[in-house]
Amino acid sequence: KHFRVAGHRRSQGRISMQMEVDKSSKQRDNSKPRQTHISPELANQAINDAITYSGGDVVVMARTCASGFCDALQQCYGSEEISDVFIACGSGLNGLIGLQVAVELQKRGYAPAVYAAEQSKHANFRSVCDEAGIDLHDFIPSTLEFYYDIVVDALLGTGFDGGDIRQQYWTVYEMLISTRLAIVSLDVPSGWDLSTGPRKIDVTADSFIKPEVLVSLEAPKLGSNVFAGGYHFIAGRHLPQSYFWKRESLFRLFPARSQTACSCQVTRFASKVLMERHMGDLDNSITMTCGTN
Ligand SMILES: NC(=O)C1=CN([C@@H]2O[C@H](COP(=O)(O)OP(=O)(O)OC[C@H]3O[C@@H](n4cnc5c(N)ncnc54)[C@H](OP(=O)(O)O)[C@@H]3O)[C@@H](O)[C@H]2O)[C@H](O)CC1
Repeated sequence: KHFRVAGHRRSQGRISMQMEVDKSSKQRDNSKPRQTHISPELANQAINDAITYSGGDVVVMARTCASGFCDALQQCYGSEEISDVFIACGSGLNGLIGLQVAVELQKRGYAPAVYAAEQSKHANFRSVCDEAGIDLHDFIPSTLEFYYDIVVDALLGTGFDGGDIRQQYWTVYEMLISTRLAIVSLDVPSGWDLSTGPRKIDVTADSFIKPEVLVSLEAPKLGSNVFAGGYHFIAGRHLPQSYFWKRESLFRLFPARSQTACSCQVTRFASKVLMERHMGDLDNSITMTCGTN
């Protein structure tokens, strides 16, 4: 089964983004080059600041990120269209957010299942899954494509060291590369370099994760510049636009009226081929806002 992103008919109204001037854009220095993606250094700083913003509680932070992630996922794959979601989680914060995504999806009427590649540094996956009534796997089911509708990639995010994938992740990583199911990646597609995207050696071997949907947290990372899937969202927005603008001249990506933790969609990075596949005759210049704020 390979599910296409839903809702393209609704999108044909060509909703244009309202580019209102807000305070942060008035303060900006127009002599600086405009960037749309943040550096690895700022990404790491943003993690700490997002945690501080959440009262130092990583679980609180993870829940906000998970909620925005689920808003984005739901925009693409409604619970009336798909049901079973396989969530591949790593041991770091990316995996913790994946676990919270499972809890949130369960509440929203989906049937999530969690795969933990190794023991989490942040949570007891067994007790969280048991309490929420979510299946927890320590193996990849051979029938994955039969039983599941989409896969969430919450394996490796900004903490990926850029080297070869370690052995305990091989099975799940191989699945993420080869599955015919659509993948929704959290923050950074696993194995992608934070600055450059998929490594050259992996591109040459056509051996890298190609998500259909990417949900960046806080702001897009430099490496996601080469994302060529259908939809790119920003979620987990603890930090205001001005935070990024002051530090790296980040060009506004958030609509002025969208200053909350819910997700907003930026389709500007979508490749024309995929856009045509999903959205018929639409051109790829459309930016559509969504979410509940
Ligand atoms: N960007 C933001 O603004 C925010 C992002 N958030 C989320 O936090 C993650 C980053 O979390 P972190 O725990 O630092 O890192 P990861 O979850 O990506 O992964 C760390 C684990 O990965 C292991 N690792 C590293 N390299 C490899 C490798 N080559 N092969 C296998 N495993 C690898 C690493 O192992 P160590 O033994 O080296 O420690 C870790 O176990 C970010 O992506 C977002 O999801 C914030 O939550 C909010 C703000």
